[in-house]
Amino acid sequence: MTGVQDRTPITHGIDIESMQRERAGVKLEDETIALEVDKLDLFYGDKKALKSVTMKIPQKKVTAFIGPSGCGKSTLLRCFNRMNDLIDGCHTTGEIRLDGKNIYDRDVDIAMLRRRVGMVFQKPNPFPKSIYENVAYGLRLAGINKKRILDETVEWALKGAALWDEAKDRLDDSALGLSGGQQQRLIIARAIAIHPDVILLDEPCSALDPISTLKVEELINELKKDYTIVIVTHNMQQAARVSDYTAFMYVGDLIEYGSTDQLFTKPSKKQTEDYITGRYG
Ligand SMILES: Nc1ncnc2c1ncn2[C@@H]1O[C@H](COP(=O)(O)OP(=O)(O)OP(=O)(O)O)[C@@H](O)[C@H]1O
Repeated sequence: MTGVQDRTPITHGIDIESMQRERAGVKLEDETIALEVDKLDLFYGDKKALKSVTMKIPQKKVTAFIGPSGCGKSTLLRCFNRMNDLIDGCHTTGEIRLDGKNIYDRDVDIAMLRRRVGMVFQKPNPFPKSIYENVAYGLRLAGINKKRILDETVEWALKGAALWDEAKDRLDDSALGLSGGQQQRLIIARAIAIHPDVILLDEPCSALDPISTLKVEELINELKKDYTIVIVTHNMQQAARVSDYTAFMYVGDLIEYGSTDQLFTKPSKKQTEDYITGRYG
């Protein structure tokens, strides 16, 4: 049993001091809100995987979802661009509002929603096309075929994804020839090329080596200047390094949600404390 007195220091190798200096005093109440989740339940058939989740995702900040395997992190992430709609027998109740509009309303254009809310998966999934065509893909889909616009956007997106220097001399080469870390940055370039508002990252570094992971983390830090980022990660150090806000989930419940500094240093729930100190999970 752990009490407040015998609490193990929660460090996990995280440089808490510099983390706190950088993000001192962030407060959800002061943020502009990008996405508002309101009493969201999600069922896979009869099984309830999300239980009345209510939370606000701040604009142009990084929000991380952590929690043990199967707690519903990816399920919740996938709700933000209705990827779960593709799963048979899956249904939701409650609302998710993007700029005040419930994305589950009948009149929502899902293709448009997915342009505004882009997604990057665990395993990089480039198309078997050139680097250039991978980035230009979403633009072409949107009917943009002017070479000058495509060239400019591809360059801009690759720069934004910190891949331009490595890719500029091989734009016509197959994207499949890039390393895993480069491929993941290419996928991020593909996502930002269509100017989304929100980028969802589902374990974006789990297939990457430590150096590529660091590059993607640095990139996330840059991207939050322009985009709202939501990231699912198993790695608590990563959540502590890259996120401003952290949500801890457990078996479909949102247990605790607040500033990353507060959650990792002074969790208010014992369940959160047990998880971040490695007592279960
Ligand atoms: N397509 C599906 N059909 C049925 N059940 C599913 C489906 N996807 C997920 N689940 C169930 O929903 C629950 C939440 O799963 P989810 O993948 O969201 O958890 P997670 O926290 O992201 O887990 P992990 O960290 O292992 O990826 C689990 O019990 C899982 O088995």
